[in-house]
Amino acid sequence: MTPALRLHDVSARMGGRTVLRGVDLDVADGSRLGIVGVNGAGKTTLLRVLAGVLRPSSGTALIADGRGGLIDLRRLPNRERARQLAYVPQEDVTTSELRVGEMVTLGRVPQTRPWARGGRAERDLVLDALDAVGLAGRIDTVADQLSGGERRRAVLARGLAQQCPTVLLDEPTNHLDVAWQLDLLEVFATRARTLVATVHDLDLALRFFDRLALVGWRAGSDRTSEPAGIVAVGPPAEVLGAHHVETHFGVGSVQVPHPDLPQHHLLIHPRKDTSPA
Ligand SMILES: Nc1ncnc2c1ncn2[C@@H]1O[C@H](COP(=O)(O)OP(=O)(O)OP(=O)(O)O)[C@@H](O)[C@H]1O
Repeated sequence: MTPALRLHDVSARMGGRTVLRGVDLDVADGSRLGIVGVNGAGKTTLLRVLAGVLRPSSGTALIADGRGGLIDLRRLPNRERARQLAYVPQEDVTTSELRVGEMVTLGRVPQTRPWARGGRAERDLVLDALDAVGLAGRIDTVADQLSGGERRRAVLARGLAQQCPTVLLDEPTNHLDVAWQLDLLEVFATRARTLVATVHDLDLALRFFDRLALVGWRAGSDRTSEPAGIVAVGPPAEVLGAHHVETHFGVGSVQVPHPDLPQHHLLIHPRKDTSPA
């Protein structure tokens, strides 16, 4: 089956430095892919390449063309790309003076003809997206007056309003309380066909995604040397096996079954060699 997104031998540079090197990745159509790794490993860079926001310095980023083939993301005009995939970055500083409703309406721009906006249907869609993130009552609030978590939810609502089959979220759970962390990921998983998100919460990553891509450094190299890009990709329970977690996150871990629910949780603890005697 044609993947929703594919990276072929992709390298990417940030600030004059190669951050990703030789990355191959298929994001299966209809799947939930989580991207994990320590600070600075290259998760955001990987997501931006997948979203077509950052051009690879070499290699190709491809997206399904809807006819069983793949097309180079660089060949898609921006508006068409924004109809296919929604990308919600980690921080959004551009919309703070807009009202929440106006900010979410920006998500509709790629989906509507020029000068054909502002109708009843559009308002209903915006309200629906705000309702999904618990902010329907704040449609007229200036975005600046929202709390950090509310603002994050409003930015995510803009991504929902874009109504794209593929959604890429950079640390969507940042600033959110525990209930919203779970709820919002479920909202996106229900509404989007294919979901890719970076997350720091490894327990959430273990439970929520179909597959994980672990971004890190090659075994034996230090963090100032060659980047590795994706060092493991597969089922969450494998990618977050104790050996990988210790090697790439520097902590001990164990996966334990929930006493009542059919799911496993990841418990994190200091590495054995650093535990108090
Ligand atoms: N605008 C920039 N200019 C220069 N270097 C950058 C820039 N953005 C990121 N980098 C560097 O690229 C590398 C990868 O950054 P990236 O943001 O992809 O990491 P990350 O895994 O998402 O980190 P975090 O978990 O802290 O968000 C880091 O070493 C970072 O310092």
